[in-house]
Amino acid sequence: MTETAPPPFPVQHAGAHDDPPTIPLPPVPGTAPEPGRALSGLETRDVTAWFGQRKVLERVSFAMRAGEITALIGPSGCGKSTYLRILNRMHEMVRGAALAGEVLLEGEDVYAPGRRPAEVRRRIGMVFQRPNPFPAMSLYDNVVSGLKLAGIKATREERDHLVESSLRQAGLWNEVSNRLGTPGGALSGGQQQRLCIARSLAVAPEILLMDEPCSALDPTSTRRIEETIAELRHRVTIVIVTHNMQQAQRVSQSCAFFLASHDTPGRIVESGPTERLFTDPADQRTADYVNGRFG
Ligand SMILES: Nc1ncnc2c1ncn2[C@@H]1O[C@H](COP(=O)(O)OP(=O)(O)OP(=O)(O)O)[C@@H](O)[C@H]1O
Repeated sequence: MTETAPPPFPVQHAGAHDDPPTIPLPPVPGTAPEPGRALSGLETRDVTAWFGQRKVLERVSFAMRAGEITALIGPSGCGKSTYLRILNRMHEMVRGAALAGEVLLEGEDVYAPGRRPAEVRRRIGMVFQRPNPFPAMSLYDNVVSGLKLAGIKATREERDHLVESSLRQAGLWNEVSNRLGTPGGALSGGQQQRLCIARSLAVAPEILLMDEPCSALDPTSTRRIEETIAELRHRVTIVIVTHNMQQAQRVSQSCAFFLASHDTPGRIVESGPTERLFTDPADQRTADYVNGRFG
């Protein structure tokens, strides 16, 4: 526990925001950006985070480059998930959570006064550790479910197109195209996770955050998700938290190593191209971690 008190401007918890029912529409209810379209980058400046009085991250400044897959690695409890959730304003959904610093999406602070969390979360989507499709809802409705939440109106034809393109991008179309009416809960774990990816892609996010997306999956499903992630790189900027060092090496171009101790909040010890971090780390702690000597 650190002694510095949180700022007098804690992030408001969920419910404090009175979001209007709709947000501005993206240009066309379509899919994630087509290859060749400019991709967005994300940057944090001096991000410090608290849960109550406890500071869990300190002055994290880091840029996640457009069109890259960035892996966040580090031992359990060092603040990777908290950092990820700060990026799309999910941290503030925890009562007592507080935050200082800036998160810049294409240079604009997502925490600027007047910016709506729902709009930020549409542009910065998230896939969680455990696949969480709506189990009783059809595959089709699962994919389009985010549209309603985001206030995006689409015709039936547009929705049909969206469902197919999102499922194709998530690498699931060939397996489910002839049974779109079956419930989400009827799929295997790996398929459910790809359904969740398709659901996230349907609202055309610029950034996709993934919090250990394979940790609940078997090796074959993990491979399949990794292939999907690699294919998505040209359409959406991806930030992935993983405990799996091989996975970080296989999928990411850039990497950040987080570390905390019982009396020190989480910080980035070292970041850079993934290959360099794994083969020629500058910091001994990075070398120890990536070689499995702790964590
Ligand atoms: N909702 C919460 N309330 C209070 N403390 C929390 C909460 N969520 C996380 N923490 C604390 O914040 C610190 C960072 O947690 P976080 O989950 O971000 O770490 P992590 O690196 O993602 O860990 P793991 O790899 O185990 O998922 C930990 O000490 C954790 O106990």
